[in-house]
Amino acid sequence: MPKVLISDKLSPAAVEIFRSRGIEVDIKTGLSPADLRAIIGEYDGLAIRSATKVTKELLDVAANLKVVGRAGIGVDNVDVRSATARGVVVMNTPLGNTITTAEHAIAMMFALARQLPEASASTKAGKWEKNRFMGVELTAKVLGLIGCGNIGSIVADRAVGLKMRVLAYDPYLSEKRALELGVEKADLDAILARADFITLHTPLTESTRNILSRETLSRTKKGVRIINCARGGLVDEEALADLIKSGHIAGAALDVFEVEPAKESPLFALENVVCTPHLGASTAEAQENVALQVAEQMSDFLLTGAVTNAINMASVSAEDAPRLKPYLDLCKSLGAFAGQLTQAREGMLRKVTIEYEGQAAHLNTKPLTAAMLAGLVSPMMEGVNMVNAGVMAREHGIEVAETVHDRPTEYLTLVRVTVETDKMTRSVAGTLFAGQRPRIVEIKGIKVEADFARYMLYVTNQDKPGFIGRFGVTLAEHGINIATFHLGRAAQGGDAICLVSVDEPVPEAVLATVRGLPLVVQATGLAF
Ligand SMILES: NC(=O)C1=CN([C@@H]2O[C@H](COP(=O)(O)OP(=O)(O)OC[C@H]3O[C@@H](n4cnc5c(N)ncnc54)[C@H](O)[C@@H]3O)[C@@H](O)[C@H]2O)C=CC1
Ligand SMILES: O=C(O)CCC(=O)C(=O)O
Repeated sequence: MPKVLISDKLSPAAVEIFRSRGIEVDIKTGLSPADLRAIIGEYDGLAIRSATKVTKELLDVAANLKVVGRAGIGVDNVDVRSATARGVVVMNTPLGNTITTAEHAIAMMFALARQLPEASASTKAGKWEKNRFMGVELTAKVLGLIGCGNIGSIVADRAVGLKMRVLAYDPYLSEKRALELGVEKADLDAILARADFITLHTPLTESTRNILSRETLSRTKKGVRIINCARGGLVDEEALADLIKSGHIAGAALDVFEVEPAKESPLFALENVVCTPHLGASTAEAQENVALQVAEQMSDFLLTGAVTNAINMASVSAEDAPRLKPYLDLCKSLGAFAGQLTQAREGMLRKVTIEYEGQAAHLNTKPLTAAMLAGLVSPMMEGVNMVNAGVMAREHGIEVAETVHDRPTEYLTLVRVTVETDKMTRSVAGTLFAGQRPRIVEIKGIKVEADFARYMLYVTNQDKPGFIGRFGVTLAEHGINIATFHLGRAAQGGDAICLVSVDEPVPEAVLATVRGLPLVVQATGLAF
């Protein structure tokens, strides 16, 4: 039974889902990094929000970890690169808290426009300072959106409802989508020059860090108000404070900070600044949504292999997972076959071409290719699985090509892998017998039919009388029992192949003897 640790405060809905799916779950929040490292080895899954830091050091000791599920959007607290390198899937819940976060941005805009926190504090203090708090209307004001993805577009929709004019800066926003949203597509300069309010809704990346820097902030329209409910680090907080003090910027509302928890900031002392402690996603509805979603996604993955909303792996729908399962086995085995041959003698791997024919051509081939690569490179690299195989192949300069053939084939379904090394090109193809059982049907273009077995011996020889007898006797003399025996040849008297399954690994010394037999070209021991 898979075991999951919930290490941040998640709605109890998540626990119920895990347990109802038969997954053992522990809840241990507020652990120190050292305490988390001490126990993480027990778990197959880790469910988090933003407090737990999933670092390389944690992943290094997470021997059984298969999936990290972020109940929320941003995965800045997860070292995704290290997770990928260790073959751990990282998934988030991209839609569960978007409405709530967009509403928080709108609430912050209102709070800022009408100085609600200060007015509330003053009224509660019995001051009744009616003349002190003069606000601004939102109607007809220009709202500049930086980032118009899931949250930005909800903010845009609400702002249009408030009769604001919305400019959106987002390199990936199409004219068509802008039109649908009722926003004007703009560049950053236009937003800086024209917006009365600027709200940020991008992730923190190298291209967005400090997007509102001292320089860009100083080019904003005088009296602008800034809202950040996305990520700390998008705005230069010190420059923001200086420009508010100078009167160029009228105010700011921040839910997120460069350093969190934010215990001190030059902004805290300023009147026209509204701050909340990263509350964007904190509503009962959003927390229930993300908790349910992350628990469902992690359970699906751990129990069926379905992959939803993964940051570092191709998706496999719950519907596809059972259909893909035998193909994943086939691809992994074909890859392992080709990989072992390559490792044994065929030089540096340069290119891998994977062809899908018949029924296989109509499947979601991305995970199949990932499984093929995992099988292929695992004899050469440690710790490879479907999550990291593509990255590892790329890092080792291996070109990967995928071809889907829409042509009649002899088999209902066929997958072929061709590997090119600096010395030669080799291919191996397989099908599913009865739709379930992986079966080799072709090696180097030569037809041969064999099931994969735990241990196999692959021999190429010249198709002349005498080979089979001597080969059988050699194995028998070394006490190696042949379970199945399959032969194929290109043409009478030409290149031939022999694929046998044996009950135990064939020792290197026996392989050397087989290689020394007359008519034998090469012999390789395989394990699956
Ligand atoms: N305060 C909170 O509690 C919460 C904060 N967030 C944060 O809100 C942010 C936005 O989330 P979503 O809308 O769901 O993400 P999203 O991925 O749907 O949208 C982000 C948008 O930013 C755009 N973008 C990327 N680089 C850009 C650049 N250099 N300039 C302009 N636009 C750029 C992208 O094209 C994309 O459309 C994320 O950082 C997320 O972590 C999300 C949920 C809660
Ligand atoms: O889990 C939270 O409270 C933070 C939400 C957030 O920032 C996100 O989903 O990106």
